[in-house]
Amino acid sequence: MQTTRHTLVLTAGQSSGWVRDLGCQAWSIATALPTHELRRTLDANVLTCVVVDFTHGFNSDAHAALERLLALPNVGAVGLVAAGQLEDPLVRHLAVDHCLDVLSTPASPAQLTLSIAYAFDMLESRMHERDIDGNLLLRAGLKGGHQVHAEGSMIGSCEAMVALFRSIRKVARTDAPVFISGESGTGKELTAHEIHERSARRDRPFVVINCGAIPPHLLQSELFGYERGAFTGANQRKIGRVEAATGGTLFLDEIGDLPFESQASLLRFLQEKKLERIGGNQLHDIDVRIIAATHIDMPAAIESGRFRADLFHRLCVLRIDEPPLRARGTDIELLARRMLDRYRSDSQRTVRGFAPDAIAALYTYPWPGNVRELINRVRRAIVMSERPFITADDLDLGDYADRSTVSLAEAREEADRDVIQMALLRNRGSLSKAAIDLRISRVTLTRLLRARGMSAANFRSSRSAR
Ligand SMILES: Nc1ncnc2c1ncn2[C@@H]1O[C@H](COP(=O)(O)OP(=O)(O)OP(=O)(O)O)[C@@H](O)[C@H]1O
Repeated sequence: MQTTRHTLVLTAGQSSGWVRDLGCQAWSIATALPTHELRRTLDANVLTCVVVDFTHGFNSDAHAALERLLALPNVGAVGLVAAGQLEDPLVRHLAVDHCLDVLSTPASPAQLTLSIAYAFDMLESRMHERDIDGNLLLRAGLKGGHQVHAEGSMIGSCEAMVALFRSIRKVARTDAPVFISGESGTGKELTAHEIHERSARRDRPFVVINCGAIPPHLLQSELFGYERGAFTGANQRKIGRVEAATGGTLFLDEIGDLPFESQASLLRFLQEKKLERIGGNQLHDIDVRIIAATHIDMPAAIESGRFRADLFHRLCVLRIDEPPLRARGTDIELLARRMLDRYRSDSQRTVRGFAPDAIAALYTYPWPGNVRELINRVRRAIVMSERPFITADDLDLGDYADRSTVSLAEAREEADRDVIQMALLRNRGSLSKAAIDLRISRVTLTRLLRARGMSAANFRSSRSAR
């Protein structure tokens, strides 16, 4: 897909001064009327920002054409409205539901430029969204001529997620046990489900058992089932989860919390592929694929004797590590926007996007609850927000929105200070050695230190401390 930044101004009036001003910017500008032919003129492979100038009004044919045009996945729109125009339901619908940003006239060229840049950023972020098969969602939408629904599937475009998708596709082709590790809420269960869906077992059951949520004394019967009369209250035979998964996949969630006494029976089942219901005297052959997951540190659990090493080695033939959300870079924003699209209808009001302070907070917050927490915060914000754009406060992340801006000079100054400090610490305050590391002369280093009010002497104490 090309990434040409093409801007189209749709107006029923004369091309005015601001269009010429925009033409001087980096974008290519064209002016047109939103007629039926227009859709054909928009090359589906070019990301296009459409500036819709509502101020001169459009006839009803043009309104219908506009609606189709603005729904195209490669189009991001900015609306220009005059005072009172949003009271017209048709204009309000097109501007509020279909435009990424709406400006009141007169809008300055600077405001327009910002809005167009925002529309392109949104389009480009959409362009990088991938589903688990590595398909670019927007690209797929363009090719198929329809919007792709990613509901229920995994989203990610960062290097770690692309590697994860590759692993999922590979392990799905085999029948070996898979062990998924990762912090809570990173998508372990979703990953297990995706493996199942891509495996030859996809038409058979995918059965989940949360080993940490079932009381230890019930776990054995939940896993393996029981025969009638096995114990008081066992009025009829019960099939366990392992047997229920026959032919399919058994997902053992929170395997690290499996009570020690149940570990031996699970190990026996994995070795023999046979199970005996409690109170029964018959062994049944069971064909299931095992996927286990945990958020706990398994080597530590084995070291402390809480988990059997032999069971772990049986379960962990193939291993998948789920990256924490904070390590997924721009995927954080991608997921937030996706969840906003998914849950936007929870609110009566129209929520159009995230304010800059919310975006900053998304990147600063460490996300201990990972994707689950992100979904919850976005859903809450959709309901709580009183403005068209969700703020950091709506996400309850006001403390993480650094609203102060940093100039390039300040950022460079800070970076210089950090690098100099590191060099002095490493060389225990020796000016000559630090200067060699920094590949500058001793004289320059002395000058830089003086300019920053720093002293090499402050770093020498670490020499005597050793
Ligand atoms: N990459 C992703 N794309 C879209 N949704 C995701 C992604 N990863 C996780 N989710 C969603 O986040 C939520 C938590 O995911 P999931 O339950 O799979 O996490 P988990 O690691 O198994 O959590 P826990 O450790 O608490 O069991 C689910 O709603 C899931 O659909």
